[in-house]
Amino acid sequence: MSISSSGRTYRVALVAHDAQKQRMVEWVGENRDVFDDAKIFSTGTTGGLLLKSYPDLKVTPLKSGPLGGDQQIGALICEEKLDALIFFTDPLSPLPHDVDVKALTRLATVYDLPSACSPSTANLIVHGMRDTFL
Ligand SMILES: O=C(CO)COP(=O)(O)O
Repeated sequence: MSISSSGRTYRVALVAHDAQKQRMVEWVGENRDVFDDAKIFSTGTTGGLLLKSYPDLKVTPLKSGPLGGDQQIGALICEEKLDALIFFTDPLSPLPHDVDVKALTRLATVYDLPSACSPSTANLIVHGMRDTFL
C-alpha cells in the first residue's frame, strides 16, 4: 500500500549531521513503505546521500546545512509546507551553524510540527504516518 493511498502525499524533511548520516540512510531504508511516495526535502549532503542509495525516492535537495539549508527547511515550516521534520542531530560535536540548527528546531516547536531528533522518536512519527496515510 502506498503513502498516497489516503489521497494525500506526505511532506517530510529529512536532515542528518555528518556523524548521523549513515544512520539516516539505514533508517530510511528500514521505512521505505512510508517514504516511497512521500515528498522529501533534505539539506544538500543528506539529500545527495539518500538519492545515491535510493534513486527512486522523491527527494528535493536544498542547500547544504551550513550554507543555509536548515534555514530553507525552516522557511518550508513557516509556509506550512511540511508534515514532519526528522533531523538526526549530532549532540557531541560543535557546529559552525549551530544557530541555524537551533532556529530550525525552534520553528518546528513554534508551528507544532511533529519533529524528531533521534531514531527512536522518528520511529514514533513514522508509526503515526502509517496510521494516518497508509
Ligand atoms: O548540517 C546539516 C544540518 O544542520 C546537514 O546539512 P547537510 O545535509 O548538507 O550535511
